[in-house]
Amino acid sequence: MVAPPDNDVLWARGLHYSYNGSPALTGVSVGVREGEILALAGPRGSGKTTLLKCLSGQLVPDQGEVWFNSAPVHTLSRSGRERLRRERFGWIDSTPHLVPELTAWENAALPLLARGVGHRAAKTTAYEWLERLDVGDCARKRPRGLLRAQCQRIAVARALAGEPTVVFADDPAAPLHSADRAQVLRTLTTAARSHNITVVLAVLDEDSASLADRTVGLLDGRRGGAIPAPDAPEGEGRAACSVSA
Ligand SMILES: Nc1ncnc2c1ncn2[C@@H]1O[C@H](COP(=O)(O)OP(=O)(O)OP(=O)(O)O)[C@@H](O)[C@H]1O
Repeated sequence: MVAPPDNDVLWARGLHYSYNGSPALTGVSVGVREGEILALAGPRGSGKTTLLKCLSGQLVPDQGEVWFNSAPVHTLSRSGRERLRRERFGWIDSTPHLVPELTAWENAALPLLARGVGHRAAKTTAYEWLERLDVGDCARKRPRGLLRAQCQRIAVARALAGEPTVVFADDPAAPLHSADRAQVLRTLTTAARSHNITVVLAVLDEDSASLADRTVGLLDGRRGGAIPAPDAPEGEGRAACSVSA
């Protein structure tokens, strides 16, 4: 095994993954620097979700290596990978998947409670994140009484509340109208930047990738070449970061 570059918080080399013999990733390599917002852009079926799952330890690649903070993930036991996901990673899906029986703040507090944070502290933090994401007034409501855009903001709050090192976001704005979509993505990236949280964001189109620092294209399970992100306003974008091809 070759150790990854020191300044990459996540680093993957030569990832291959197949579902029952059908290839989804065929030799993808990528590095993500600390605090970077990296977009993975590609059409449906290009392998974005599979790559996010390999990077976050949900799937173990058939071949290749995944490293987090200079430690291998692909050789960890299932419980080691689950602990890593619980303690260091956040996940946002394209649909919110909130627990219907719980209120918004209870949903947002789940990662903290799962980590053993006390009820009162978890509640305070969950409320703070719901406020930051403009859904503070929903804190005591259950998901069935809320709009989809509100639920997705609560899911974003849940992913960020534990201040993870990396948030993986799988097309988090997909089910929303264009105005809500832009707002949810902007809220996610702004909150992540202000807390130095690294984000790996899967998106279908370049527009949704425009808030990222760098965009990597995927096509048919391979790197489809880097897609330059449009110039971000001052203070929003960051310098381009290293990519291992
Ligand atoms: N659970 C699964 N079982 C079998 N094949 C799968 C499974 N999940 C994904 N695939 C296949 O693997 C390939 C990559 O899928 P993946 O979901 O990673 O792509 P994607 O770019 O995230 O697509 P989308 O934007 O539609 O989510 C596709 O051909 C898909 O049909």
